[in-house]
Amino acid sequence: MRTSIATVCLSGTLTQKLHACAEAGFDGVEIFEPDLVAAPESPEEIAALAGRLGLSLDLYQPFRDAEGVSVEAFDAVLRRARAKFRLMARLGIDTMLVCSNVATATVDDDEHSAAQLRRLGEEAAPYGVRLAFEALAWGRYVDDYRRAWRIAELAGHPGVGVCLDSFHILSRGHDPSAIEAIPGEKIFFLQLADAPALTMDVLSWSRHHRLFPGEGAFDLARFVGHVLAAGYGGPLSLEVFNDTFRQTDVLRTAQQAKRSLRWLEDQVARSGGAVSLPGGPERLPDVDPPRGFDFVEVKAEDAGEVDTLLRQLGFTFRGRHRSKPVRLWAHGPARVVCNENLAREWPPTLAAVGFEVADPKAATQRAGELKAPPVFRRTYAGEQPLPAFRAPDGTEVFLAGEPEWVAEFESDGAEVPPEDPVLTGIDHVNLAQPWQAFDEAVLFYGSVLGLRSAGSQDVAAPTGLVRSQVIRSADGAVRLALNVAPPAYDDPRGFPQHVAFASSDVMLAARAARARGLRWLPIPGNYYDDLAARFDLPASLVEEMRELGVLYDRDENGDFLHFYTETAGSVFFEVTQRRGGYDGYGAPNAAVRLAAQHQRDQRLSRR
Ligand SMILES: O=C(O)c1ccc(O)c(O)c1
Ligand SMILES: [Mg+2]
Repeated sequence: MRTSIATVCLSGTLTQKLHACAEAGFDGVEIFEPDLVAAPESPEEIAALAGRLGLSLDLYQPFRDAEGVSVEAFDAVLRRARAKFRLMARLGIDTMLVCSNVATATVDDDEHSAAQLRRLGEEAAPYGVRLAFEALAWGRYVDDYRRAWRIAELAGHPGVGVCLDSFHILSRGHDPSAIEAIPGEKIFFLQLADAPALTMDVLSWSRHHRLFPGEGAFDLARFVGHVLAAGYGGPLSLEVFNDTFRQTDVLRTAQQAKRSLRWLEDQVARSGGAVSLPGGPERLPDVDPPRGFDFVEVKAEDAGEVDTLLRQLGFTFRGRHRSKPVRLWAHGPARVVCNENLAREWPPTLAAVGFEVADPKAATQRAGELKAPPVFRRTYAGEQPLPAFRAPDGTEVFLAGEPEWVAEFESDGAEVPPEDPVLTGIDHVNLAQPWQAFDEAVLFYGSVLGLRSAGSQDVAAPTGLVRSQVIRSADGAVRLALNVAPPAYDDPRGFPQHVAFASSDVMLAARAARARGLRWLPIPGNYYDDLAARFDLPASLVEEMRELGVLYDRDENGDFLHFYTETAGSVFFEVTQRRGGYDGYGAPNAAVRLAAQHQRDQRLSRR
């Protein structure tokens, strides 16, 4: 479908925004008035640049406080409007967004507002301009799209219709199904924004926290389905006011925005019936979410400390790669690769995650259509080519079918894996997110891998609050925890990241690791006193957990035991055991873990 984006979504000057929108592949833009007013270029120069870039100028916005005003005040509205119609003619824009009155309305009457919109429509017609009336969620009298449509209909002018903005409708909890009662040709424009579920003043929510589709909590596929069912044939346009996106790299944000619309189009195509129209929404290649983790890769100039931790956890050394300084460790189906290739001055860092997918070709094609940036890795004859993409947080994401690549690792004295491995796989991977990449990462992992957001939590760390968002497959085979590093970490990749292994018996795993000399993360005694108070656990079990540094949590379904290793570089490991359908991640323990890691960092820096 045709795509458009409001210039207010992006950082930079108006010309920088236009270049970025064109490069990201948008068909058009909405010109946000303050961007034009502040631009040194004339309207003709802006129109010419857009033309050269192949961008259409789809909307001029916003025209404020136009209706519901007193008869005396309306003269000034008309004067202001004529000036803008002349400007729009110079820009070559034929649709103006008129938002419902916030500041100057004194007459709460549909007929009165309709008459003023009709008059504006008559004034606009000679300029070839039509008016799209939008109900702002905080409009003085008009704050509901159904009322905005009633007024536009009463205006009875061919140049007066409505603009539907998903934020204003869904933030207020208004039922979007009545959109289907509006004739499609009277929906002059469609603006899309997602948003996180927040309980706050709706104006602040709108001006600071909107998100691109797929990054928040709104059901936009259903929303767009209603708009298409009404017969709307215009572009899908993004209007996202967001404090982060206004300061991040303009091209990268535009590309993220375009990905969000491609994902949404696919969601609409999958959920809608009445949308098999030519030029209607198109599906992405079908892929199931990954069926599990293939491997996790730690990159380091010297991964020796990681080798030691893995051996102490019971991993078996499976060999060196034929052509690269890369080592493979395995325990049951859990595989960790230590990569010292091209890793000069890298402290141990979680650099890549491999996912096992049923159809690597389709998954790769889907990632390509979502414009996931490919990562180049040289493969030699006889090696399994593994397609990879770079996630917004820098992590390399590999998509593979059967792990044939394991055969590329060779070992002379083959180590024998344990008969009855105590680790049963990778439970989850925790990836640190730079604050400005977080929303983009939710969209990336969600759209490229087909994962869904689950609970989000704020965890208190000594260095700041850590926002933690889980994104996972429905069956739980793949779980990623995205943690936003506090700003104190200049290099967010230095914020601890970890791989959590699943175990059939954490106590056994802890005792065995301890016997092999594992340095585990010490947990304070206060934690165990609190645990004994909160849960009715046998005293002997609490004592054993205290001795082994094992933590505990419980939900409606079951309980959870886990422990952490010391950190090497920015990487540490966790061993977890879910019992009886426990579905969380030990969130109440995360603050204790972060404080313990901080204590350790301080001890190290004092040495
Ligand atoms: O926040 C605002 O004022 C504003 C302006 C124009 C819009 O289209 C909108 O949805 C909000
Ligand atoms: Mg809007």
